[in-house]
Amino acid sequence: MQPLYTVTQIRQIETESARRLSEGALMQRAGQASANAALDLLPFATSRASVLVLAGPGNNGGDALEAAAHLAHAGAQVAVVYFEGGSAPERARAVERAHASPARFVAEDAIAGVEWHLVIDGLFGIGLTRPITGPFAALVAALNALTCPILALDVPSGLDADTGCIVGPAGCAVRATHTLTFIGDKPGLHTCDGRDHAGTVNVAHLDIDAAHYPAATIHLNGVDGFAQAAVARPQNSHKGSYGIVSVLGGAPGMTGAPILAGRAALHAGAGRVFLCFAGPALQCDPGQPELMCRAAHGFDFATGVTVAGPGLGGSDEAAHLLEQAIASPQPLVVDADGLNLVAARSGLAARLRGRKAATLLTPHPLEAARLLATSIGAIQRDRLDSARRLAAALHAIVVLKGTGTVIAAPGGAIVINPTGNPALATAGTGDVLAGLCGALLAQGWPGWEAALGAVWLHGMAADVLVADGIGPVGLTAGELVPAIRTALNRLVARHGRRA
Ligand SMILES: NC(=O)C1=CN([C@@H]2O[C@H](COP(=O)(O)OP(=O)(O)OC[C@H]3O[C@@H](n4cnc5c(N)ncnc54)[C@H](O)[C@@H]3O)[C@@H](O)[C@H]2O)[C@@H](O)CC1
Ligand SMILES: Nc1ncnc2c1ncn2[C@@H]1O[C@H](COP(=O)(O)OP(=O)(O)O)[C@@H](O)[C@H]1O
Ligand SMILES: [K+]
Repeated sequence: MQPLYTVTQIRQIETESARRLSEGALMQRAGQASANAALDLLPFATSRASVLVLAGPGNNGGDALEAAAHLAHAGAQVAVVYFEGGSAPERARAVERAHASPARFVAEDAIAGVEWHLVIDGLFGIGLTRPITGPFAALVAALNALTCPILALDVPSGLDADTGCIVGPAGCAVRATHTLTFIGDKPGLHTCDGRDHAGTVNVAHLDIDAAHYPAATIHLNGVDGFAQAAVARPQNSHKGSYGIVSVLGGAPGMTGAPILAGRAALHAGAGRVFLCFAGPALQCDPGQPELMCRAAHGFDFATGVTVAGPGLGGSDEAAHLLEQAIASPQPLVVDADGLNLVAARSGLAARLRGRKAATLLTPHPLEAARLLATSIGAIQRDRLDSARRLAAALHAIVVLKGTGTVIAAPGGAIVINPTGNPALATAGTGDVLAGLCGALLAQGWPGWEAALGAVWLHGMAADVLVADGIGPVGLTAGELVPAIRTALNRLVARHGRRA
């Protein structure tokens, strides 16, 4: 999995490696890499391309000036909007090089009325310390109104590279189509506002020796993080080989949620799936008669994996049933109303913390806010920290949903998921995810791999459907289910080890 580094870590890597390099080497490498990335984005002969370069007051501006000089020497029509600022010697040399090149230095008002083929955003990088306001904000608004590609250097200006939030209050950020990020990839490019502002992310390592990189605790989710848990099915196997998933939910009037979770569990390979209704039990699901419908009252949750919460409601009876599911020595997924019950009743949280088997919690930001007794805004201001705190507090693997889903382990490991898209912003997709988690656990996947695999497959299924025109508008949660089955079968065919 691709490592992600915090700003503090990047600064340390930069300091350590710079000690062993000639002064300014990193900025020159960053500038060269930026110019190469820019050339790749130009639509036709370099000499006919109009490139606008914004060079801010810090070293991010230095990178942009280096790039401007390279592009101008390569023959592009380069205009630089330049801001006086920092006195770093390498930046001063970048200013000289840009002045000595054919690039033109222009005033901000020269941006209007030109058909730019590419904009390079070197206004601010990881040194942004306060919200972008005033004339800089007007400039960001002007850039965001352009239709040409925008290449952000290191970080889209205005975005917090650690959290993925626009630095606020009342700040703004460049909406880039591409980001070339330096030294290492950064979490904020992949979650919260990050995906909308960074566009396609590439990393320029600037030839820094691997020895200068610390062990990463944050990664981008990828197949290598969980594929080792996939097992090819032996011929000599039967339904008992693939586990049981019991979905606990379905308070009166809320039968759809457990049905979606159960159908997902079935299509993701669970050997047997029970729907356990807290309210009046359905006789069967006529659309999916393979699901076995039971009353939750009196059901033995110790026989398999439980997915507790879809449409469970908040009654005392629901809490009692959840307590029984938590007491099971088998793996457990808690979602939706299950999480709301844990937030509302401290006794349930204490029991959850005491569990020995794998426990996965799948909150969306509001459910996470309830669990941490805070607001959605506070959760979203630092999604990584919120997920990490929840995992530590409840001794469970936490899947904090939403764009750039954050998966956190109680030990502190964090993974951000890159698959998925806004087609998933529709009712019931969370129930499908919970069922998928349950199915992987029932087939013997360890908790951490099950969480990573489920979130990745769920997002990938949505990405494939959107590529086929089924979404982003109007995808239904039920349509995800067969697409997840296909994605999982491809994964098993490619990576499944022999049992
Ligand atoms: N120092 C080095 O050797 C290297 C630096 N690199 C580049 O340097 C960047 C970091 O450089 P800096 O630390 O100089 O920081 P930045 O260039 O990101 O920005 C800092 C400057 O912006 C000003 N500033 C911050 N917030 C502002 C706001 N809201 N409104 C107006 N001004 C504001 C600060 O006073 C300072 O002058 C990285 O993102 C990367 O692009 C890379 O080239 C790698 C090598
Ligand atoms: N804009 C988005 N981009 C990517 N994934 C999204 C987006 N919106 C929602 N999702 C995903 O869709 C699912 C929604 O889950 P949830 O909010 O619990 O829905 P429900 O309760 O209706 O089932 C989560 O997996 C979430 O990460
Ligand atoms: K930038």
